[in-house]
Amino acid sequence: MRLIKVFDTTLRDGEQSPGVNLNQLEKLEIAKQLERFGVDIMEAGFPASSHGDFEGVRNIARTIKNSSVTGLARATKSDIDIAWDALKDAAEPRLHIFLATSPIHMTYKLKKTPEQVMETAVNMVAYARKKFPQVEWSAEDASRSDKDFLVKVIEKVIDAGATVINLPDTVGYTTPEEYGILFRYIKENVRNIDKVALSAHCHDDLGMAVANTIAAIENGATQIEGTINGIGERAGNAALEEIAVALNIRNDKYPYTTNLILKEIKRTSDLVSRLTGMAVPANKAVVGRNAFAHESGIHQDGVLKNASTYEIITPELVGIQSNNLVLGKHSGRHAFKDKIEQLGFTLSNEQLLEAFQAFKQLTDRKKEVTDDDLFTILTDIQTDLSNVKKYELESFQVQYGSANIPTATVALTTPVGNRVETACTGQGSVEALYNTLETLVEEKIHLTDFSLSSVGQGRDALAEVHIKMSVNGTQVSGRGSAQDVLEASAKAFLNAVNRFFFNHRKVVKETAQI
Ligand SMILES: CC(=O)SCCNC(=O)CCNC(=O)[C@H](O)C(C)(C)COP(=O)(O)OP(=O)(O)OC[C@H]1O[C@@H](n2cnc3c(N)ncnc32)[C@H](O)[C@@H]1OP(=O)(O)O
Ligand SMILES: CC(C)C(=O)C(=O)O
Repeated sequence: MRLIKVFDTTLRDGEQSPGVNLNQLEKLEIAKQLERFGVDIMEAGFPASSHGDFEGVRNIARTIKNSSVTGLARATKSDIDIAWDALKDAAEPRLHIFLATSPIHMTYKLKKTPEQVMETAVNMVAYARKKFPQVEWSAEDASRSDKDFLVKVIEKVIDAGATVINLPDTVGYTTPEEYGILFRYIKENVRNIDKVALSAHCHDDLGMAVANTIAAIENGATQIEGTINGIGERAGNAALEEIAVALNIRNDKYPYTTNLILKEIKRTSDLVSRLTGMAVPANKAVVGRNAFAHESGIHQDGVLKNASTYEIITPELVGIQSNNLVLGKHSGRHAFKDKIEQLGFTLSNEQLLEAFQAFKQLTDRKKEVTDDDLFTILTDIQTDLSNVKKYELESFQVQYGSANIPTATVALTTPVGNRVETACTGQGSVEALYNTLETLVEEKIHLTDFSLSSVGQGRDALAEVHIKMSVNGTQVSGRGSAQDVLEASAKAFLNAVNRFFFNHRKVVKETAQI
């Protein structure tokens, strides 16, 4: 079995998904889970792109010990210097520099000749190697680049000190056959290519990202790049969980292995979906809600007789517990603590108390508290901006009748501790609530997306609301959960407003670790 290294870019390319905007606490939670999942390398962000990304990368570099942490940089000295400041405390500082090599990108975007691109790539890799022990160089848009030009640049970049060469299919244009040929060509023609790692990075514009990545492995790639749930720019990146499971299930055909711990897949997928607000489609391979469900009679009959008739992956392989019903009204603190550890959470004593109280409140309203319910409560607590002064919902009331004008009355505590209260109307209950909240927070807010889903099944399921909105022209997302749809909606609104303050104004920041 050949070991393939896994480079996760959920926190960089994944965060480039339109509308996704993670704060530092959320990024750190995902980074810790990626470490548990066993990724070899995680790309924590693009430090030169914003102050928030710089801080996020630095925070992760200082915390994560069992995966190598990297950050992206353009081929410029200033991007490299900023990345060094963010990454220098990592266990093994690693940089990822990219520069496009395709005629389209060089001519129209970079406005550079191939010779200038070659010179810049070499100079910047050499510059980066003076600081970083590991430097990956990506030939952006490699799949649309001239192969002989690629051979020349890659040889020179390796001579300049690159330790990893990446051949991205930046626009998701290639096919498995073509991408395989590209890898074989580079393997056979580049001097010293065996001295460096060779990486594949695929996008899913034509729905071939996973197949293309596997074709690259079969033709010499020693590292693969992708994201959890396949999130990323445009149609997204190759989904790492799909590649890992494909290699495992079809090991008769693919003699390759990774360091990934497959039973962490479900938790990783749930966490990324919840914190990014990118719902996983029910029919998505490996992690979709229907991936292990059998609906039709003939299939159910087959599965009852022998699961292997219609099930090629067991739910347990990817960490889906068959016994999903857990704690109830009469459960105590010990069982609760044990359960949250099983679910992979490490909480402070304060957070534990808060979680236990939230759990007990839920058991008063809901007979069965499932793992999904607990996961929702616990991620909220773990990523709560707890030491930050923020808007908090004190109480609300909404009056709705088919013949009346919907009216909401809301009371809030403001970041400086004042209690404010008002009432407004709207065309519907949620609009009335949001008009009232907007009046109270005194910011210019425009709602761009609202989605409601249930956590688990049944009439008493928790409601989860994800929203996107602009606050004074800045895009921000928010989420909230509660048993009542309107309460979840109000919480999502305030979560977005508080995230806006935390991310962009910093006036309410008091957290010591961040
Ligand atoms: C394939 C990928 O996914 S690459 C990663 C893409 N990710 C992102 O772009 C997210 C983060 N980006 C940002 O925050 C901003 O684009 C910034 C801060 C990096 C740059 O912002 P700005 O300075 O306003 O530049 P802007 O984004 O408009 O244009 C990019 C500039 O970088 C240049 N550039 C693009 N790629 C590279 C590169 N690899 N090396 C050097 N320069 C590059 C472009 O040619 C352009 O230069 P120009 O201004 O001389 O025409
Ligand atoms: C920066 C590079 C690797 C990239 O994201 C791409 O080409 O898609």
